[in-house]
Amino acid sequence: MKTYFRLLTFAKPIEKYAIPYILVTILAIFFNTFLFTLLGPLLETIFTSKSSTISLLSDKSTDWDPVGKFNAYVNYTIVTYGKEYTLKIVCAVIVGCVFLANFFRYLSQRFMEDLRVHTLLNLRKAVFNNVMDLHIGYFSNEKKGDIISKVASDVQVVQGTVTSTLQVVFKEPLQLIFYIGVLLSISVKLTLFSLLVIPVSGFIISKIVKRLKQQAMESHESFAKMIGFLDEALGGIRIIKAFNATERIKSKFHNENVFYSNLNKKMARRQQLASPVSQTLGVLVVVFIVLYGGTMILRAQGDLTPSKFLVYIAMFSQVMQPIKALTDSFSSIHSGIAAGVRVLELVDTKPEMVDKKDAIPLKGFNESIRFEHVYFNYGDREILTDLSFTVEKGQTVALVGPSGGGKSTIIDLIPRFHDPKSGNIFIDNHNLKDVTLNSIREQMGTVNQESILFNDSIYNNIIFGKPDASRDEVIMAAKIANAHDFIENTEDGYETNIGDRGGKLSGGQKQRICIARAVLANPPVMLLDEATSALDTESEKLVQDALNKLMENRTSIIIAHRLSTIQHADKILVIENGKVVESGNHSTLMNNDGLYRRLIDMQTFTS
Ligand SMILES: Nc1ncnc2c1ncn2[C@@H]1O[C@H](COP(=O)(O)OP(=O)(O)OP(=O)(O)O)[C@@H](O)[C@H]1O
Repeated sequence: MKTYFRLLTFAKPIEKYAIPYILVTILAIFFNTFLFTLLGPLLETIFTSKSSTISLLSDKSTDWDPVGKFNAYVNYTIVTYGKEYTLKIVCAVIVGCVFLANFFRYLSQRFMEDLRVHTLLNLRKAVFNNVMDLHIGYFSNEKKGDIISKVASDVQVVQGTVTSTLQVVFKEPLQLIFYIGVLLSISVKLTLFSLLVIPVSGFIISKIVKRLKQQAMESHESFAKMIGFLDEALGGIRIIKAFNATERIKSKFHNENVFYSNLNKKMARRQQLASPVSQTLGVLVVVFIVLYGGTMILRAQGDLTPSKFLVYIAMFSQVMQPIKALTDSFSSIHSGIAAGVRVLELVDTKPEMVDKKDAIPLKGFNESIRFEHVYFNYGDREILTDLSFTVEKGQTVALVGPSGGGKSTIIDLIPRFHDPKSGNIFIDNHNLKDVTLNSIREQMGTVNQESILFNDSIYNNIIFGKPDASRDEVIMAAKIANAHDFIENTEDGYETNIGDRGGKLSGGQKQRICIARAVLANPPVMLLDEATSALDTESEKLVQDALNKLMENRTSIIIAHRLSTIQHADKILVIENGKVVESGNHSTLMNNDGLYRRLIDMQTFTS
């Protein structure tokens, strides 16, 4: 229930939709109920033989009783103008009622639809915004498929059940109260007895749907797994095919698919059981009413006339509608609540990296970036140990060392993707934790080892670095990045779509687009994870040249895999097992005859 109300907070301002909804719903229900009570006068008009015997409900005509008033009016018209004329009047009123009941019902559905769409919009926005604000570390721990299915599918399930339950919760009890009011006015005894069906069927149904909640949770998790498989399979389709693993992947997906389908089958069976149970109970009660009421009429006991009795049965058959709607929605709400729990879990995940209350914005970069006794862990594993170094403004500092030593982790700490476990990082003598995240990241540009591009045009991928740049600036950046010529040769030039993750471009082309993006952003600090080793000689030369231009007149921290490219770096830090084991420029390190020299010798030997 808590989850349900929490989900409803996304409907704010709910009163904007709920108040008009309730008003028109009351009107729709009033006309709908009135319609059934008109059956009485209609039957009386047609079937009673003498005008004088007409005695319908006229005695109940008080100021607050429109039905009674109408019946009194019918009696009066029959006596004054005759039956045929009265029949026409009653039929005209029926048509009017049908029209009004449906008109208000239509309006109520419109208001409810607005509320539903509005809630869904807010919920989806809240989930997506929160996901975007989460820290990088969250994404390496959580499965991507799970996040996608929460945003895409679970939110939809919430709409399908939670908001439609809202409609049921507002409308059906109200309708039920109106019907029961009229039923009570016809026969208190019959009504009290027949209404016993509500708690009885409620009890049976609650037993049936008890297990649904857990099954619904399992079902959403299973769906998320399938989305995860799909995402991975699409991303890795080349490798899957190259390793002839298609059948293995198919069967992995199939197993999950079967599990999911079976679970849904079981859930649907349970859900569907609720409706026949309540309907059967309802029919049993109607049979009882026919037996009991019919006997009363046959024996001429009480004041139940045949026409009143028919109205009663017609009305009672309608009582089952709201009861059925209520039981249906209570049996399906579990799925919505389970989906809601998953969605809220994501909304409630707090980003670990947030600005301090009194964080100040960093105004430019003027002096240095300094690591002081920095330690960093992934879980329990220490990755960086007592790391201290300084990068002065304008310097090019290279990080080299064996794979897994912690170079990328060091680079990730600078834009504050992670915080150190202990120790501090300073930028211009401000602790990174004391300045705003946005202002830190404004000072930095990144070119990654794997070129991260979006499925969009080349132009839009470059301008991502500076959304307000002019076309000339974009072209200039592409020229500096040695990308302009190849872009001009593509089918649509700068408007060419580069496919998913830039799949339609070569590795070198992708890198040059990434470099152009960074050039355009023109930040004072550049963080580079060099990946030229994967390129052929010519492409590598173009990329290397573009990188050199990118680093010109800038402070750069570069992870170098090709050691030949960093011989002119101002400082080289050799990182092994999370520690700086050597530092200095190329010639000092060569003279040291340590790890750097060995790495250089190894690369020279290999090449
Ligand atoms: N998200 C993560 N969760 C747990 N461990 C991680 C995570 N990312 C990296 N590691 C571990 O941290 C260590 C350092 O990784 P890092 O990527 O910083 O090394 P690197 O020196 O950049 O390696 P390479 O040169 O191969 O890119 C590795 O042992 C790696 O297994």
